[in-house]
Amino acid sequence: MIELKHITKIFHTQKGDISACQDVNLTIQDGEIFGVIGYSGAGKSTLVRIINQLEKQTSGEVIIDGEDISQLSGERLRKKRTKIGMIFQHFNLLWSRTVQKNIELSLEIAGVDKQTRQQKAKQLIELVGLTGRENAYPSELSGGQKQRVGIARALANDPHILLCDEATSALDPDTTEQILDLLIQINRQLGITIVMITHQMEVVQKICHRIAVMSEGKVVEEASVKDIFEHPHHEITKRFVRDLSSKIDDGKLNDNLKQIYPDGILLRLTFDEEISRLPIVSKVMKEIDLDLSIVSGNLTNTIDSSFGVLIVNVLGGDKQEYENVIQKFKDYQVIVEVI
Ligand SMILES: Nc1ncnc2c1ncn2[C@@H]1O[C@H](COP(=O)(O)OP(=O)(O)OP(=O)(O)O)[C@@H](O)[C@H]1O
Repeated sequence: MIELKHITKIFHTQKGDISACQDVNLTIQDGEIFGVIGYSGAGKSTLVRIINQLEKQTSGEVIIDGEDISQLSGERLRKKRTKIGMIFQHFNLLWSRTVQKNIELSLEIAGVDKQTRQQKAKQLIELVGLTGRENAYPSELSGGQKQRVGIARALANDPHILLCDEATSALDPDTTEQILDLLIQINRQLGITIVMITHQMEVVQKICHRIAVMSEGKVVEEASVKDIFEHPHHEITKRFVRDLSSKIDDGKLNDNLKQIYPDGILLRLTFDEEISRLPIVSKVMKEIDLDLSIVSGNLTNTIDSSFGVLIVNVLGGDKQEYENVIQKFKDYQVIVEVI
């Protein structure tokens, strides 16, 4: 378990003090894939670097498996760090070393003998899907393959925790999907806790169990991915959710929708997986004799659930009838928003 308690980080610069993290409190459970999302400058990278003590916090505690690692130094800190792997946006590979040799590097540093190193590297190459590319140099690999090397290298010392700092930000959407699938496989197969730092909502939606949203050094919201999507509270979180649900939820587009559908009311219905299988729309419309047209809809899959958003235009009623429609949807546990 990773416990961050009252973490504050102040950078003292010539232009003044920068508060990169302000009283951050987070608990990340073993085996969890935990996302930290925020826009540029929110303090995500600083926070993740504090977890493995690449960066020292100004105050607060970093407790990993019950031990305050900010109190450790020298050999004890180095040993603890070997159990925390890290991957980076730009891979940080050694260009003069082959795939195999890049993966073996941390084992070499740890003084592991040649045969064990080669055996371990072989297993990891297989795990990340690079069999056959052992002797290639980083310059001969695609971005996705480079990140696979980065992942294999990060796993060489059998870490309990894998920190991913914008690990897919330099990759195209298809490659991002493949790397995220690999991280899910690693989490399930090896039981490794994964902390994902990202500014991409599609990343946390696909892979994370829970997320924290950061803004200006603070955690402004923390919840399961499903809750974040269904009930975003903070304005920043709403922006992230809107960005992903993209066009149909965009404020301007909502205004456009009202122009396109000037009559009746426009409703945004959010429903979870179970409800999506029930014929709720037809039931509600049978109970109330009004017309309904579907404007748009989508279903979003998270790692452990799904939820849907449907925008409908209800027509031909008066104020009271529209209120009845809204109430009936709510009675079926649908979240209703009038656009
Ligand atoms: N070594 C440093 N010295 C001075 N200021 C720093 C340093 N590292 C980060 N900062 C500042 O701390 C704040 C948080 O930066 P951080 O890199 O943690 O944010 P981020 O959310 O990861 O953003 P990005 O994705 O752009 O890196 C920013 O204002 C940044 O300029």
